[in-house]
Amino acid sequence: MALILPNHLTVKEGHLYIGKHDCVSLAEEYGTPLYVTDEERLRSNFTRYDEALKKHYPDVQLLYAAKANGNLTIMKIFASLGAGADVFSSGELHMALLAGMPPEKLLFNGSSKTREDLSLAVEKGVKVSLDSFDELRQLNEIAGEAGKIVEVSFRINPAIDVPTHPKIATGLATSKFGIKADQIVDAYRAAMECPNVVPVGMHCHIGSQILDVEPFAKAAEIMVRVAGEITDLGVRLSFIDIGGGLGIPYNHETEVAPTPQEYADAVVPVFLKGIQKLGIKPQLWVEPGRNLVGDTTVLLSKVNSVKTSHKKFVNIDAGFNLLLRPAMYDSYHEVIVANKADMERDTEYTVTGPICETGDIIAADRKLPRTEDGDIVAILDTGAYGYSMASQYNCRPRCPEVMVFGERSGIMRRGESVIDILNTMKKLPWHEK
Ligand SMILES: Cc1ncc(COP(=O)(O)O)c(C=O)c1O
Ligand SMILES: N[C@@H](CCCC[NH3+])C(=O)O
Repeated sequence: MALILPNHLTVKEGHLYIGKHDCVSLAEEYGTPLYVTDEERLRSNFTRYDEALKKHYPDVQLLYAAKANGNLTIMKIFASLGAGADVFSSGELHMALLAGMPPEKLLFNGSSKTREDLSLAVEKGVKVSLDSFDELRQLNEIAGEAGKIVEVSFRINPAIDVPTHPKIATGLATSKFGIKADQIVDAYRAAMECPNVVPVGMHCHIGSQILDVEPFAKAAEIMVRVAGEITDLGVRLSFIDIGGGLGIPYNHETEVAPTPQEYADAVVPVFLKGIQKLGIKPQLWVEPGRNLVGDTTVLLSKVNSVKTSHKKFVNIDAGFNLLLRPAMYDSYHEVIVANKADMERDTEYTVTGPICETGDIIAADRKLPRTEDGDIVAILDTGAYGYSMASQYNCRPRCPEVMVFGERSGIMRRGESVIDILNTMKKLPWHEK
């Protein structure tokens, strides 16, 4: 079967192109390993998602899940298109503000926030999604000390099983996230009794890389049902946040993902029916990450060597230090030999990285064209949870990130050097001569 490529990826004269750029030339110009993102694709992904939801309900706010790809340039592009953000740390909050996202479009999420995180949210006037009664008490104290009132939601655990990798299902009854069903009303009641906190929203997120719209519709139904219970308490809901999680096709031969329109068609009517019944008009907040950025990016890597032992290995210069997903979740990413993109894929290889771990496998048992050292491989769909989960394992500096836009290309994050890594290390006073 042939690979079906998204339309920003094409093959011309045997080479893989991203937008108007030959991946092989980009690898030569900027070196490898290299993340390359297509700005036009970022923009069109955002618009497609936003429009799909707004077709049903104009009062929708997209909160980009910054954890998917926290590059400031990308955050700025989304900010310019009207996005807010789901931020999960003080660092992501700083990034979102720096990108120009207004505080009222940000939600500080997390199941284990520090007092410093909560203080920053209070200082910046950002809404907080609370994940425990302890956090409610702490936030109320911190806001009181600052003489401020903070708007909050609770993260609701809808206890929904979702068809995805167990490590990224977040709304199971057993997950660490959220408040369980029989404690939700108590949580809102407790919040209403806190003088420095005002509950104005509800939040949930059922998981990531979900390729079926049904669980989202089910979650929306639970959310509006709970909305009824807490409206009865006297809470005036200004937003209901149904999280992110819509997946993308990673296997371009076999996987099909619902489009954002199919997602919106399944989910928003459930939400609308619920709020109409309650006679309320909260904003609908949605927190996509992967769907906006996942397919925008390729990771380019050079083949260092090819070896035949019990199978054929292609050893490349990017490993799980730069793309953790295959090692962590057994995730599938398409691999294309960028300088042999039109050649027949007739040889089976396992593509491995340079990390000193047996599990450093980017792609196992894949058919590729006959491959040799010096070839450039493109690992597709690496825009979400790629760079953002990268590490410096084996003292390997993280690689640069390049953006392409029309004829132009430029570095949006420089590569690190070994000196950068060394510069964070200090000599202990008792080791000084
Ligand atoms: C709270 C929250 N919102 C949004 C997202 C974004 O998920 P996705 O990238 O699957 O859309 C995540 C990640 O799973 C998350 O934890
Ligand atoms: N990091 C995961 C997604 C989890 C998102 C955060 N809750 C992945 O690469 O698929």
